[in-house]
Amino acid sequence: MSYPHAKASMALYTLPNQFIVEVITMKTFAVLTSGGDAPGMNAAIRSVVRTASFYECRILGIRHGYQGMIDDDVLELTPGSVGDIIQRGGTVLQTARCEAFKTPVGLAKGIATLQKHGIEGLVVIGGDGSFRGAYALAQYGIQVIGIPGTIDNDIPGTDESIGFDTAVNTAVEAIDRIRDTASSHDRTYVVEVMGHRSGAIALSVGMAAGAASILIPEEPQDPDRVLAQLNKARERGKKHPIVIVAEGAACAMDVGEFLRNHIASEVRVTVLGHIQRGGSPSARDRILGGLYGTEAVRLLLEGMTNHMVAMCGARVTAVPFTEVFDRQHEANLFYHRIADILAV
Ligand SMILES: Nc1ncnc2c1ncn2[C@@H]1O[C@H](COP(=O)(O)OP(=O)(O)OP(=O)(O)O)[C@@H](O)[C@H]1O
Ligand SMILES: O=P(O)(O)OC[C@H]1O[C@](O)(CO)[C@@H](O)[C@@H]1O
Ligand SMILES: [Mg+2]
Repeated sequence: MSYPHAKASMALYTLPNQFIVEVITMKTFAVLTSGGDAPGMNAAIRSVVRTASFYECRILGIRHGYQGMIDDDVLELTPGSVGDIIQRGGTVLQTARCEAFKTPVGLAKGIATLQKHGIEGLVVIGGDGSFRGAYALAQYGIQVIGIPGTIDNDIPGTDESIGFDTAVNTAVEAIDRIRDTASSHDRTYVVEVMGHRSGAIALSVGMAAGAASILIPEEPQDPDRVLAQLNKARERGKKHPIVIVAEGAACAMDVGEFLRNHIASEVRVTVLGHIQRGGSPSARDRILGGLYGTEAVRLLLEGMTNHMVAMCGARVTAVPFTEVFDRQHEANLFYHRIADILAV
């Protein structure tokens, strides 16, 4: 495959002394991470930088997401500068939630920074919110490609986002520990997991941790259903059931209080919180970072804009931002049914 834009413009200049000089203008791209950090973002940064470098493009990093774009917090990245980061959690470029970027003034400042550095194409690693920022930039002629990077796995159009697999594994490991103390005391545990308005983490964690009941925001909250599931589990001898609550579905403390008033066993509540966002990325998230980063640069070189790279089945593909924004995230309700069957 050829990349016509890799060496963007090649001009022949005739100097006064009649020497012919070849002037090569490299494409300049930039990469940033935005929204909540997610394990595997560093693998994606590494992939973007090394792929851009492979195609002889200049690549800059913007620190602190859109805040750094407003503040002109930009640095040059090289293949060597992204060494030894593939295994690290968080994001070496750091990230931010930047309200100012949603305003015309903030956006104008961001565009001025891109123009100042001659940035023609931008890779945004983040969630659907971050892609809205990228879309706003594209309206002003900046070429933008998004890489799904959020533990929530709530972006319509892609099966997987970077960070989800690690977050699920982290939560399952924590719940395995909770299970030890739960079984020692014959206690019921309510565990709250992250996910913003999505039940994706809760469903995968619930399946993998053998939860007795799972509450997700995509389905109506039915306390009687939870009670019935716990009673059924107890009838067949289960003395330490675990209830998984997605943060978008209910407050785990409230669920715990409700259960205390309705079941005989002692109830404890654990909110796993931000430990789900940290830690070394799983092999899957590193691989996703590698695949997505390479594809994002390839799309920029082909002149594509306003698209998110995505995993569809086992294939890396590209989805227009408009499709991402128009569609609703759908929970994998099949997981829920299976988890319910396996709980009793
Ligand atoms: N409509 C918008 N216009 C411009 N920028 C936006 C818009 N929506 C979001 N952004 C920018 O993207 C940032 C990140 O968005 P958001 O907080 O929704 O996180 P996200 O990318 O969805 O990731 P996560 O959900 O994993 O935290 C916002 O703080 C803001 O800077
Ligand atoms: O880091 P913050 O701003 O507390 O945001 C927490 C939110 O971010 C996420 O962790 C996603 O990045 C959500 O699951 C959660 O609702
Ligand atoms: Mg989001």
